[in-house]
Amino acid sequence: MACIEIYGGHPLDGEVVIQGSKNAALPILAGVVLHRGTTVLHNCPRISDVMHMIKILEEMGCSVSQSGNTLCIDAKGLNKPCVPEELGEKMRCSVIFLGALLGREGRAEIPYPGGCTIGERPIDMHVDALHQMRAEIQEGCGCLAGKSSRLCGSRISLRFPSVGATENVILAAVLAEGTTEIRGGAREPEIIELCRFLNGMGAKIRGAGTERIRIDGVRELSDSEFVLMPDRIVTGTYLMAAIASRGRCMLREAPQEQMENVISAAERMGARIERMPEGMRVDARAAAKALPMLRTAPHPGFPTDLQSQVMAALCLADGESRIQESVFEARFRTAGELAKMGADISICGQEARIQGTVRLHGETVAAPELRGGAALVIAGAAAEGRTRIEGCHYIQRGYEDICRDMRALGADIRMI
Ligand SMILES: CC(=O)N[C@H]1[C@@H](OP(=O)(O)OP(=O)(O)OC[C@H]2O[C@@H](n3ccc(=O)[nH]c3=O)[C@H](O)[C@@H]2O)O[C@H](CO)[C@@H](O)[C@@H]1O
Ligand SMILES: C=C(OP(=O)(O)O)C(=O)O
Repeated sequence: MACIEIYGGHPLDGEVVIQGSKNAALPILAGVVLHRGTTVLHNCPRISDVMHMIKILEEMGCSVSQSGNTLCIDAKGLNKPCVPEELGEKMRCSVIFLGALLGREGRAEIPYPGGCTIGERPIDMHVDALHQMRAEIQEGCGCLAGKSSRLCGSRISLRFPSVGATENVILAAVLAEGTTEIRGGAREPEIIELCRFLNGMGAKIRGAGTERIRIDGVRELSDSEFVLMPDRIVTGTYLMAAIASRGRCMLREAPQEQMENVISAAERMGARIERMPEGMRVDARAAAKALPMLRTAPHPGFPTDLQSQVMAALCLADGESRIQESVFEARFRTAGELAKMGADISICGQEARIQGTVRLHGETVAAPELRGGAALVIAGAAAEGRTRIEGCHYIQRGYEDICRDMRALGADIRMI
């Protein structure tokens, strides 16, 4: 089994170009099936979740060619609207095929989605919303089977701004009869990106980025070409790595305008951030301040996908910090691994208390999930001595090559 080895304890100093966004790429890859023709996607990250989406598309009858970070997908030949169990179970985003396949074929079969264990992650809002659009969905034997003679637009109120449920409804609504209005929808930048992509193919979607999204159904879409946005969570990960190691870095192509809450937290931790047209320059040489309270929340709140990484950086801050996790109920699993490296963290329900220490020490630890793994890389780069991180396959779900990027930032790190 591959593992990551880091010799840490010195400040990072370097620059990196930020990869394309995982959480934008995945729903867009489900969205391509809505068009019986060709879609070209540029800046698509070469991560294992994207590779699994490609395999699912191929299993369904699409043809996919890849050249570097560009994908060309021809969905004309799709003839099997089913997500194979062994692929669907590997990732969360496989559930987004439900709305897209119902929209195109009027039928879909998908397994319950897998992905990282960070909470219960039910899909009741997805299913309820698609029911309201006149889909029949049967659940049982670990899978969902949906059918609909033609989906109908509807007014759908979500009790929580679920990213996935919002995406599923949008994808189902693009080719549906009439107008769909989502109230209480997610406002994440990746939702805006999905809608920009779909509108570029001929969809009629307004209001993306607000809690009220309106989709007027259209009869068909057209060929398109799209450049995916850079990943704000990967950017935030390297920002926290600079802070933990008290280093400096240039994060080229960082999507700064989508990161207000993250930049503000980094500044409160003592980092100096210069926003430039080509990216974000970070000087964290003096960064050592604790955060009295940081609460995760749906966008524009602080992203839950950066909670573990900020926790790793706060382990080395002056004083006590608190983090409240409000989105997923089981997202503090990395704390135990950080403790093996000398961190002082106590968990009480949805709140973590982190007592900053002067140093962490290298240790053999295991990534409990994707972002927890990234947090251990941050801790390893800041800790004295050698850290070995097992469970790298989790990290590869979302980071193209975290060792390559961290080396570019000045870390002594490799995959062994
Ligand atoms: C591929 C992708 O884009 N994944 C992101 C997406 O996940 P995902 O779309 O799964 O996250 P959601 O926004 O749906 O989940 C938020 C909360 O709502 C709950 N919930 C969700 C759906 C539902 O039907 N019922 C229900 O109770 C979940 O258990 C969770 O507590 O948004 C999360 C929240 O920003 C991010 O952490 C993930 O990185
Ligand atoms: C939780 C995440 O992803 P997913 O929803 O794909 O499991 C994440 O990207 O941090």
